[in-house]
Amino acid sequence: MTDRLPHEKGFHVSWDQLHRDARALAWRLQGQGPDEGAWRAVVAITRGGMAPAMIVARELDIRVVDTISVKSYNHQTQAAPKIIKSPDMDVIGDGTGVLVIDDLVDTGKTIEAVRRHMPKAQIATVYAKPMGRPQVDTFITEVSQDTWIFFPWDMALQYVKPYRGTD
Ligand SMILES: O=P(O)(O)OC[C@H]1O[C@H](OP(=O)(O)OP(=O)(O)O)[C@H](O)[C@@H]1O
Ligand code: HPA
Ligand SMILES: [Mg+2]
Repeated sequence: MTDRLPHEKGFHVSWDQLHRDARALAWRLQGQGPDEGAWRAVVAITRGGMAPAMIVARELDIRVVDTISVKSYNHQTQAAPKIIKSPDMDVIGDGTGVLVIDDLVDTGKTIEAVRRHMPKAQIATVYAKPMGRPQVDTFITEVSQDTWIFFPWDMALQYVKPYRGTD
């Protein structure tokens, strides 16, 4: 196990921002598939890849959507990645024409495991850190390695006290 704390910086992503960035990812992937530009399926890396994968599948009109589940983190601590649920390999095959989507690549360990499973798939993430960047084929925004990305599903709006209080 690797202790990944502390992260110097935080990058907070709102639902709006995630929607924009996932759409930008879809835009970048559009027309790049092997069948006259089309992709035949989307595989989301659960759980973080599910919202971006849904947005990409919607934008690119892909109706075949499956999941792969890789468990490697417990909060901010990383263990060896393990595939605990595989997509339907009769549909996915070696991954040709398949888009694999995740929210981010950090060390690249998760994607390394996924690529072994589907060597011909196109792997795309919305965000990327430098260490994992060589593992992905396409991404939208890079953040530094010492930044922890906070996703909207992990956050809640909170009251903030004004600078100049009355109490
Ligand atoms: O590049 P890596 O260092 O392997 O890290 C990236 C992975 O870590 C997070 O998932 P996590 O395993 O926390 O599971 P979750 O998506 O279910 O939250 C994130 O969603 C990526 O899938
Ligand atoms: O920066 C991160 N944010 C959320 N989950 C993660 N899993 C690995 N790195 C991160
Ligand atoms: Mg994940």
